[in-house]
Amino acid sequence: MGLLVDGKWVDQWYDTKSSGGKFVRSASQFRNWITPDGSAGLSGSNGFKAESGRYHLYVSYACPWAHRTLIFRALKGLTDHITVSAVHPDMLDQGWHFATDDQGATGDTLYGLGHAHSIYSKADPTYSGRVTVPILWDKQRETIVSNESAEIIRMFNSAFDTITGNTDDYWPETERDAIEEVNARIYDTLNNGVYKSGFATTQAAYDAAVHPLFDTLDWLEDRLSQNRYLMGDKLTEADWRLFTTLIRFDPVYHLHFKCNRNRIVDYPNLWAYTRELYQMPGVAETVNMAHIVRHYHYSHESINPHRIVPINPHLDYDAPHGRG
Ligand SMILES: N[C@@H](CCC(=O)N[C@@H](CS)C(=O)NCC(=O)O)C(=O)O
Repeated sequence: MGLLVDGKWVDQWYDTKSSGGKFVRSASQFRNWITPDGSAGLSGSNGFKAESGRYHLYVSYACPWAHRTLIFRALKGLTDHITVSAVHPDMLDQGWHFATDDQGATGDTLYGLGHAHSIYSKADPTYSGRVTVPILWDKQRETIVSNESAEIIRMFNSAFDTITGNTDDYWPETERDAIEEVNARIYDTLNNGVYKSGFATTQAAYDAAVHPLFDTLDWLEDRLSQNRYLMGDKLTEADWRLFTTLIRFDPVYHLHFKCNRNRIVDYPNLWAYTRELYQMPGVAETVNMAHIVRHYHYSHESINPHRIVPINPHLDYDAPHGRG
């Protein structure tokens, strides 16, 4: 694993020394928005009009951030309008790569490139920073629109509505402040909290991450005992952002990232809620459990130096959820 420096690949693991053993996630750098008419969005420049067939997603099925974008592509009827390439689950010294010798790994179906870092240097030959997925690519301008999943799902939520006729709204205007508040806690302590626990290189950094993580799961269990979804009766982006962490928790985070006070199956409401979301139309097809389990255990040499991929608990995501 590594990063690009002035367009050149440098093999280097996360630097936790300068932050007292803490894992600090860097900010995404491509921040343009697709809009219905191509005008500028909340950040970045204009010129990215919603058009069928123009955009492409590079994803990893293992990655919870990329997973959000696949879910929104499915929920919003965008599968015929936005194409996808999926990387190989193993992220090794050259970062994400496009080998096809694993079921579900498609290769780079646009350019036949070998590595995701080549997509970044194609967009910007002087790019410096991490090479992350998801990448939302514009085939027309041959550049990256966005590499920030939180913003990509908001574009997908509405920019293509006149093309698809799908007006389902997971980011309703009147709920935005309330959604933001819930997202902030879940992002910091849970979506990113599992990484902060798992990648911590001091006991203090681990302790500082893992306790707030379980406080949040306890809080969510209580909230979901009184509400069907996080914001009440209406399913919103907050639920989908939570879902991609919940579905990885028992098979990966519990053991690999040492988040082992409880499992999701130990929480009746969280576990039933995870199954309900999994069973919504189009969602199960976005979950590739083999890539999820393989990626983390095989790729993170500093945590799992022998790259042994453990047997998995059997979890029945199709069991009746009984909610509602
Ligand atoms: N802020 C980004 C984070 C994406 C991200 O960190 N993806 C991980 C995979 S789960 C990645 O590609 N990591 C490679 C690296 O950090 O070098 C987003 O949400 O889109």
